[in-house]
Amino acid sequence: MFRQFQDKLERLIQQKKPFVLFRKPNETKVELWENQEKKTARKFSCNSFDNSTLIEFNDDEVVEILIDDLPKIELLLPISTQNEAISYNDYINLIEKTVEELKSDSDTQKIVISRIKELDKHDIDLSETFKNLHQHYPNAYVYLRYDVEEGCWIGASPELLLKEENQLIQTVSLAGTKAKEDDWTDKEYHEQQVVTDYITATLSGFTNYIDVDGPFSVNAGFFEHLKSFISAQLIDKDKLYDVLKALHPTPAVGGMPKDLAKDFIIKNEGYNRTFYAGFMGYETETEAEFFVNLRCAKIYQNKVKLYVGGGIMPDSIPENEWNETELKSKTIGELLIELK
Ligand SMILES: C=C(O[C@@H]1C=C(C(=O)O)C=C[C@H]1O)C(=O)O
Repeated sequence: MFRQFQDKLERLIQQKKPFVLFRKPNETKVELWENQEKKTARKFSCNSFDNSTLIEFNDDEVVEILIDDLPKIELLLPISTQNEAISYNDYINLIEKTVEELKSDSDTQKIVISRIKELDKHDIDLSETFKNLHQHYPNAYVYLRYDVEEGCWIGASPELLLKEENQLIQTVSLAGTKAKEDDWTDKEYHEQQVVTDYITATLSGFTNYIDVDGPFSVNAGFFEHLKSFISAQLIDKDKLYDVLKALHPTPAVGGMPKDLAKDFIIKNEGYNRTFYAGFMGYETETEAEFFVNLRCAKIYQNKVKLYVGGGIMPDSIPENEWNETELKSKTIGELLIELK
C-alpha cells in the first residue's frame, strides 16, 4: 500500500490536483483522497461556514498508510500579501460591541466571534506537522487539504458535527473553554447548554430516542471544554443531509438564534471565515462522519494564519475572550514543525 500511496500523492502534487489527507479520531492510518470527477459511493465534502462553497471529492480508490510512514509533502504554497490579523484593541472593541448586541433588546443569546492570528513562520514541514498533530490529539480529526488556488489547510478538529451508522446518529455539544487550573463557572455551563438545547431541538424533527450524556469536562490539549454526547435514531436515512444543513452552524461556532448570529458575524467580524467553522467529512456505503473545521490554519510560503474564536455571552469579559483565543491558537501554533 505504501508504494500506491506514495505514487498517488506524487502524481497529485505533480499534476497540481486537489487532495485531502485525513486521520480519523483514534486511528493510526491516514487516508488519501482525490477527486476522480465521477459519481462514487465514497465521498468527501468540505463546506464553508457561510454555505457559499461546497467542495466534493469522489474517490473509489482511496489509499491509506500508517501515519508513521507518511512521506514528505512538498507543495508550492501561495504567498500571502494581505495581513488579516486584527489588533488587540480592535478585537476588544468587537467583543464589546457583541456584548452590547447581546444585552440589547435584540433576540440574540450567544454569538461566536473569531479572528485570524498570523505567525511569521515559513518552510513548514507539512508531513512532520501532520504527524505531530496526530500524536498530540489522538481524539481529533486531523486533516490536510490542498488546492492550487486556495492553498493548504491543516487542522485537528475536536468537534464531531454528525456521525451516522445504521441510522444511529451521534453528535456532541462542545462549548465552554477554561485553562486547566481554573474552575468552571455558570457562564460556561450556560454557554454549553445553549448548544445542547439547540442540537436536541433540531434533531427532534428528524429522529427518535434522543439521548444526552453530560456535560463532562474534557481535555483539549492546552485547555478544557465542556462536552455532552448526543445520540438518536434517524427516522429516514435519506434525510442525513437535511440534518447536517439544519445543524450547521451550531451555536458552538455560530450563535443563537442561528440566522441573527450569522448575520452579525458576517457584518462585524471584518474578515471572511471561508472554511473555518464550516464542516467536512466523508461518507461510504456504510457510514458517514462530519467534523466542524476548528483548530485549523492556512499555511502559506511566508506565514501561517491561525483561525480562532470563542462563544460570547452577555456576561463575557473582552480581555478574557482575547486570552481564550490566544490559548486556542496554541493548538496548531505550538505544533508546527519547520523544515530542517
Ligand atoms: C470557535 C472555536 O471553538 C468553539 C468554541 C468554544 C467556546 O466558545 O468555548 C469551545 C469549543 C468550540 O465549539 C474555535 O476553536 O475557534
